[in-house]
Amino acid sequence: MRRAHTVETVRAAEGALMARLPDGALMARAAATLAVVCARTLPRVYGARVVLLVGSGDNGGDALYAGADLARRGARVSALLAGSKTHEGGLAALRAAGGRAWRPDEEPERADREIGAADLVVDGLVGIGGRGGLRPPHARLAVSAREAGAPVVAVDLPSGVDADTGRVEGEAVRADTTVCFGTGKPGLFVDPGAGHAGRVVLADIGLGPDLPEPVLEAFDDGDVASLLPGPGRDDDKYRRGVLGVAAGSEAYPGAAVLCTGGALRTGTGMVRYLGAEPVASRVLDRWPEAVVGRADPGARVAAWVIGPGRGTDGPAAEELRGVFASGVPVLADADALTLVAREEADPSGREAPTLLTPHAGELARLLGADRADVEARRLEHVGRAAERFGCTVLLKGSTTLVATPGRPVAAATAGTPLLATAGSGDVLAGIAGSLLAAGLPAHEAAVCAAQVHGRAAVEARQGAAISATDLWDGIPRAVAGLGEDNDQRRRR
Ligand SMILES: NC(=O)C1=CN([C@@H]2O[C@H](COP(=O)(O)OP(=O)(O)OC[C@H]3O[C@@H](n4cnc5c(N)ncnc54)[C@H](OP(=O)(O)O)[C@@H]3O)[C@@H](O)[C@H]2O)[C@@H](O)CC1
Ligand SMILES: [K+]
Repeated sequence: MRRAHTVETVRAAEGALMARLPDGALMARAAATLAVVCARTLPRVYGARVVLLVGSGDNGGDALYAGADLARRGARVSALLAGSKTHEGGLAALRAAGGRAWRPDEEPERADREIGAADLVVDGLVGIGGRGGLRPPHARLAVSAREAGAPVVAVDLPSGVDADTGRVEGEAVRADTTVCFGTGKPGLFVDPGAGHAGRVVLADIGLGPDLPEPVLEAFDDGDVASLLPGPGRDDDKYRRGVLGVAAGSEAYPGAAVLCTGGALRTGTGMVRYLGAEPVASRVLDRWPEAVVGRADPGARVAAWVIGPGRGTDGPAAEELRGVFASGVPVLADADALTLVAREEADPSGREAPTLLTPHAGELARLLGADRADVEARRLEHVGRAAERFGCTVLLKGSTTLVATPGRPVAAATAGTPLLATAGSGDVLAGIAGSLLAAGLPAHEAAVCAAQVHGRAAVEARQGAAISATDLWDGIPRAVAGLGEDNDQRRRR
């Protein structure tokens, strides 16, 4: 699992380590790894046209030293010096290696042309010292890099992305690869920043022993594979967990069918669907293995999913209060979240695991915040909701975040725009509910479900557009494929 730390903690760890090392040693380590990644990005280093975008600080210094390395190997390296000053040692090293350097603010069109003709663009405009939206000429360079066809390697983080929050104000570099030093930065795993980072490569520069607990952990397939409960030899349906599903209504019967399917395909022992007769019949028609009955918050189940398509009227509120009063894990989604936001039911006193699964709009309502603020500062808001309700909160989005009081926030890395389709959240609720019923703690159930959900969307139709019912077929394939590494996956 990849860990991420705030700028403040990175600076403290860097200070402690630098005190024990000769001057320039850390930057030399950083630049050496950066040069290796850049070289691998090029079909051939000799003769390749490499453009370095260089800002005022050490981020630009890293780019210059890596550029010098590539120039010594025969690349034609040009540094565009955009900052108010330039890292002197890095610039001298580049020039000594035969690289050129000039100021793009004096000849912006020439800069656009050079970037357009590059085989590789290295973004060293700003790193963890960046503040606010990119200023000119940095902003213009970020746009030309995006419009150029060449791959972009970002140094430490894509310039214009806020390291701590993932916030992007105005223009930002869009990288194919980000080489980040010492530890991940939260903004690489939280949207909108995550969408700018491309593949994240961690360069170990020896910061580890000086770093405290991370603020964020990014889970990938392998991490999730090791957490998922597989069926054991001695399992029976009760041991694998009976999930109570209180979803769907006469107005929205589909939610019941989608959620039940999500749970069954994840491998839940049994789904007990509890709801009105016409809806229960629809569930049985599609899933004859489900057991159905009338709504009953006292039903004997190992965990509950409640809310999708259920309605927000008086009986729905009463049912939610009854389910919250049970001593078993509960996942509350959709209409159940509306009822919580209206203070008609409150999960905060529960002792059993509780998982809320809002999208940004629902989270805004739960916190009385503005939706745009939630979208811009997802990490902060998901953490705030977890504290406010004293439980685990999964914030849906192209990168899904999971917060639990007292733990680092988890990011699931398998998000995909394919999931932006009606009913996809109902299937997610079924997947996560199934994992809760199998005994996973809420935090792990949530992050595993998000990762499986993302993979299922891609597996379902080999990356083509899906509708929510396609996810059912994708889930078992996603679970089976989680243990494979990326190379195996690509070969398939
Ligand atoms: N930590 C580690 O362990 C290691 C760190 N290392 C590296 O150091 C990097 C951090 O270096 P850093 O502190 O010099 O800051 P950095 O981001 O290069 O530049 C900040 C300068 O940019 C400017 N500027 C700011 N905002 C701006 C904006 N919106 N738009 C335009 N310009 C803006 C502003 O300067 P100004 O132009 O205003 O004078 C400011 O002073 C780090 O990311 C990593 O790459 C590795 O070498 C070794 C190990
Ligand atoms: K950068």
